[in-house]
Amino acid sequence: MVSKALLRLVSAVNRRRMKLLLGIALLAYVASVWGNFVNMSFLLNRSIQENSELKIESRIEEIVEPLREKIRDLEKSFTQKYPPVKFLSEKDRKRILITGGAGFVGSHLTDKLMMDGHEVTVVDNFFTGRKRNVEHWIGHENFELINHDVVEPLYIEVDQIYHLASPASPPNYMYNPIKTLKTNTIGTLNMLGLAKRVGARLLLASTSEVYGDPEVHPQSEDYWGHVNPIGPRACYDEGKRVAETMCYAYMKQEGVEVRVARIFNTFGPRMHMNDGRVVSNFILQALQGEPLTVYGSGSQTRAFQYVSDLVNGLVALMNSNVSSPVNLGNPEEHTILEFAQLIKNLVGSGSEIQFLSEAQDDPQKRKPDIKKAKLMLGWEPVVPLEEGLNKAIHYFRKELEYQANNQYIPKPKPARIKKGRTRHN
Ligand SMILES: O=c1ccn([C@@H]2O[C@H](COP(=O)(O)OP(=O)(O)O[C@H]3OC[C@@H](O)[C@H](O)[C@H]3O)[C@@H](O)[C@H]2O)c(=O)[nH]1
Repeated sequence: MVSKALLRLVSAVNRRRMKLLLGIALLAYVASVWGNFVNMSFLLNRSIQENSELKIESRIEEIVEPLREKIRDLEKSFTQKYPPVKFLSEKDRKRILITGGAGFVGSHLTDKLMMDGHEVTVVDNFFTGRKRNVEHWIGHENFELINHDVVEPLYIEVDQIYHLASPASPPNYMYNPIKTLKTNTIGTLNMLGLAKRVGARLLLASTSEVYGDPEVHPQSEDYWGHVNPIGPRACYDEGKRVAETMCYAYMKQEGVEVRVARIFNTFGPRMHMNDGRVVSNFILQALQGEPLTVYGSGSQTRAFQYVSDLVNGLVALMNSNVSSPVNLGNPEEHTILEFAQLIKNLVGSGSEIQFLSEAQDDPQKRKPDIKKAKLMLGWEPVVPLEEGLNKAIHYFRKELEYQANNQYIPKPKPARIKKGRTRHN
């Protein structure tokens, strides 16, 4: 009996203990499940957060990358790579003014003098010159660009002046003959005044047009010319003739050092699309499949030099001791019709050749005698005609593409003055 009661008591105690133990186990289980749940939701939250952070980061990256690229481009343009420039000592470095320095010839001369290590100031009124021609120098410490018309006086300190400012193509200089006259007379007077004041040497860009429609062939520097003083070309021809007269008056009376280059027909890259001279007209016409416009019979002759030859001649003349006029040109002479055929072939164009009426007072023959330049400057042209023409064709092809992208294609300007027709501006 006693033992039964004892057993009952023990099992009752065990049952309670068991219940207690079960209760504790249940609590522990619930706690662990809860813990896991909290842990999991923490991890889940974290991964959601990380995921959305990643998405935001990649979105930001997408927006920022093009901006970074733009900044890199801007940095590149600030630390612009200029064409290589020689170092010149203070003694050898000259302060050089180029009037008309943003024009066709002027901009090539700018390139040469900059690369030689000089300080170059370009003055241009942008009538026929363009900023694009010299934009690769803008910001360079040796370079300065001034928008100025030489008809107004200019006060700067320089050692040499290359006076090129003047429209040079017949349609351009005939466009406003009075302005052409003022540029070549008052403009030259102003530049000679500046040369006198600062003791600079001045080189005048004169022209083969001072020989007019020549009766002597080829033309040497001692030929006085055959110019119609009241014809449509007179504003340029006579303007340059009086500019030469002014140079020698300043030399004799005031002791100004002058150099006079008589420049014959020149061509090359950076001629304006609207220039109107024969080489640019023919190339543009051939490239666009339009008729090549020959004025008159095409039997009139010209001799064309490539622009780099001219630039070398100008620099050689400036730094020589030759103060009398010097012809700079390439003596290889062709008829205009031959030029038309040559350009057509080089372009590979199927354009027709169209004969139009003859231009008034058009010189019938022109070819430089360059014995003087050879002897006194050791200069002669070295670029063969076809090589130069191919470079010019390449340039105009690119220009046409550039214009097409900008949706504007100017047509070559008609460069003719009909015989006997007066022109009003
Ligand atoms: O489309 C054209 C343009 C011109 N021509 C002819 O080609 C010849 C050359 O004419 P350009 O207009 O190129 O040049 P020009 O020789 O008349 O004048 C030039 O002379 C020397 C420089 O000083 C000047 O750059 C410029 O005045 C001329 O006989 C002209 O009538 C054409 O047959 N077709």
